[in-house]
Amino acid sequence: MAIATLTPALAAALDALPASRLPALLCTMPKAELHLHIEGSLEPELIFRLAERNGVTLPYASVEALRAAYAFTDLQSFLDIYYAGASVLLQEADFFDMAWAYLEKAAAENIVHAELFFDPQTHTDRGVPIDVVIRGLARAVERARTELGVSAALILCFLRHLSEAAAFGTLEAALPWREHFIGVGLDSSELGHPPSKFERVFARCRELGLHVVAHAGEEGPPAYIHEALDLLHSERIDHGVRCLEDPALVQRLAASRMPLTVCPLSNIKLCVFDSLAGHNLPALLDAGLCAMVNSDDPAYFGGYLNQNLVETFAALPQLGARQAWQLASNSFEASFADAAEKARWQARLDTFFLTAAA
Ligand code: HPA
Ligand SMILES: [Zn+2]
Repeated sequence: MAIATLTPALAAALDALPASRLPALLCTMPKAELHLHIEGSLEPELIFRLAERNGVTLPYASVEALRAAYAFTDLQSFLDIYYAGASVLLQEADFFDMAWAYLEKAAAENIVHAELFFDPQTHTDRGVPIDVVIRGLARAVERARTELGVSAALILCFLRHLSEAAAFGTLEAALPWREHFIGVGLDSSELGHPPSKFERVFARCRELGLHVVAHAGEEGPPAYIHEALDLLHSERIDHGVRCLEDPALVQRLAASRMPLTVCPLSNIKLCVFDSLAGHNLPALLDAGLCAMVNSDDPAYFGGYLNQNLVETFAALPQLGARQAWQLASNSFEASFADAAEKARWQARLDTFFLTAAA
C-alpha cells in the first residue's frame, strides 16, 4: 500500500509549480537515499589523503590522474577501480571519515534518511578486521543522528562474485555487531552470479530478522529479478531497470509496490542507457512502480543525489513536480524506517510542496 495520498489540494499545488522552479525544489525537498555504496562515496581527494595517512602507494600520480581513469564501459570496468580505491581504507578512523563525509553531504542535500550499503569482504579480504569496518561506519551513523539530524542505517552487502560459503563466513563474523546493521544486500558483478547462488545465506539472514535487498536487473535479465523475489524474498530490488522487458514482471512489481532503487547517473556511466534522455524512469513511474532516485556510487558517477535528480529532470521534460513528489514519497515508503517516522517525513514533504506553491 502506498503511504502517500495525492489529495486534490496537493495535486493543484504541484500542477501550479512552474518547471523553472523544479531544480531548486528537487534539491530542497526532503527525501531518503536507499541505494548508496559507502565505498562509492570515497572522493579522489579523500583517497589520496588516506593513502598518505596510511603509507599506501597508489598507482596514480595525482587526484586528476585518478579521476581521469573514471571512464567505464560496463559494471566490471567500474568495479575494478572501485575496489582499488577502497584499498586505502585500513583503520577505523578511515571508515568513519568516509561515512561522515557522505552524511554531511546528505544533510546538505536535505536527505532526511539514508540507508548505506557497505562491502565488508572488500576489506576483510585485505586483512582489515570486520569490527574495524563496522565500528568506524556505525560511529558516523550515530553521530549523524545527533549532530546532523540525519537518520541513517547500514546494510551489509555480500559480494556476489565470491562464493555463498564466503558470504556465510562474513555473516558469522559480523553477527557480534548485529545491532549496527539493519539488513543485507547483494552487489558486485551481476552477470553470471544470479540471486539463486545466495538462496541459503539469505534464508539464514531472514531467520535472523535482517531486512534483505538485492541488486538485480541492472545488467542482468528480468529472470534475475524473479529470482531475487522468489528465492531471496528481497524486499527491494536495487536498480531493476530491466524489468520493463517483462510485462508480467512489471505487473507483479506494481501490484506488490516492490521498490526499485533507480540510479540514473550510474546507469549512464556504466552504459546501461546511452543517455539520460533515453532513461526509462518516466516509464517506470507511469507503470505505477515504487521507484525513486539514488546516487549508487556518487564519487565515481559524477554526482550525489540532488545532481541525479536535477540532471534527470532536465533531460526528461515529462518529469515535473508531480513526479518529484512521487519519487520522494516512494523513497520514504520504501525505506526500512518505522511507520510513524515515514508518516512524519511524508507530512513534511506534503507541507513542503503546499508551501512552495502558496
Ligand atoms: O552499481 C553497482 N552494482 C553492483 N555492485 C556495485 N557495487 C558498487 N556499486 C555497484
Ligand atoms: Zn549499487
